[in-house]
Amino acid sequence: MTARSTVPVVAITGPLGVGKTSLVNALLRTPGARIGVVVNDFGAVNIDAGLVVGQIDEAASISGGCICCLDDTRGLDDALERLTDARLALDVVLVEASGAADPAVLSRLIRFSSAPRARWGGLVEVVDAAWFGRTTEAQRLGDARYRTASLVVANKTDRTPDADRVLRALGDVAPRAVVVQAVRGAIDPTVLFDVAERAASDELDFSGLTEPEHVHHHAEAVTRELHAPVSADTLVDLLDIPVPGVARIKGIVDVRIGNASRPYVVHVVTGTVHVEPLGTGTAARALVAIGYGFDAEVVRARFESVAVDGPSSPAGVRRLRRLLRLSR
Ligand SMILES: Nc1nc2c(ncn2[C@@H]2O[C@H](COP(=O)(O)OP(=O)(O)OP(=O)(O)O)[C@@H](O)[C@H]2O)c(=O)[nH]1
Repeated sequence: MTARSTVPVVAITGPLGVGKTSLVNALLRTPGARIGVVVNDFGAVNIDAGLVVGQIDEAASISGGCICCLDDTRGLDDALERLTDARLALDVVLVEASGAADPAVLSRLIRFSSAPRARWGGLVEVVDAAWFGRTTEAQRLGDARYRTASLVVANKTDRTPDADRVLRALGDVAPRAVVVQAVRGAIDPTVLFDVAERAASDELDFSGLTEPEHVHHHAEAVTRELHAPVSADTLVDLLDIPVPGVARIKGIVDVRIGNASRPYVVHVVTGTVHVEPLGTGTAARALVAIGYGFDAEVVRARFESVAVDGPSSPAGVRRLRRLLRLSR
């Protein structure tokens, strides 16, 4: 089988909330490109799949756990087999991992996938440039995840005064990778397509696949499906008051405002709250919390307090509008 009769499959990894979905959405807006996406989210409801919008040609969703921890890899194999079918004529398939995924395990799953037309297209590691700028050199150099990357996207450069220094430091820890900067995942798509082409012709480098020190920390998730609009008051309380150990909250919620309700996307990433109106689509309404070693009962109780169809007070609506303003 020649390279032309295969489709590159690119893994998109990075810690919780760094901007992987934003990158996928930015790439999906590339005019003329036919892109398939496999979205793996950690919660029982795949929030990210609901947020992947734009000119999506083909999508598959794997939820219920981190892709690299699932006992059965058939979900990924089946998705890749379907998306690499010649009739779809896709240029590339992106696999957006959950923030808890181990890049080494994910790249192994793709490289050794049973899908006959799937070929390895490289690993894109997304980094929060503001966070990276604050880490020590020892921490950065000790992080094996950069070593296997073909492309490193230093995202959120709007949140650091010194993007150039971050790019240089990333070049040191990811010597094999192309390093680019981005805001909201907006990169030059040709960089991604070049990387995907080159990965196919590269000699396989297994160094990052067998890292002895590569310990996978298992994240936990609590999901609460929402079947009715919620009050702005309890929603903003949830977003504003942190729960120890919860690194990430994301959700798609309808908020009751007067007699109507409006849909919003909410994010909390290490204390930063982001709220925006939901675009088009019929994404499932749910809240998901992800983290390490948190008290699941506390999170469930917090989610239950939100999942009540109650009115929003004028103060609650004002607090929600303030978050919307700050998120612009
Ligand atoms: N300021 C700023 N915020 C960003 C940028 N990119 C993404 N965000 C915000 O960061 C939050 C997380 O973005 P996502 O794209 O969902 O991140 P993710 O890596 O897919 O998240 P997980 O799948 O949960 O790991 C959202 O609130 C985004 O609006 C950026 O370049 N600058």
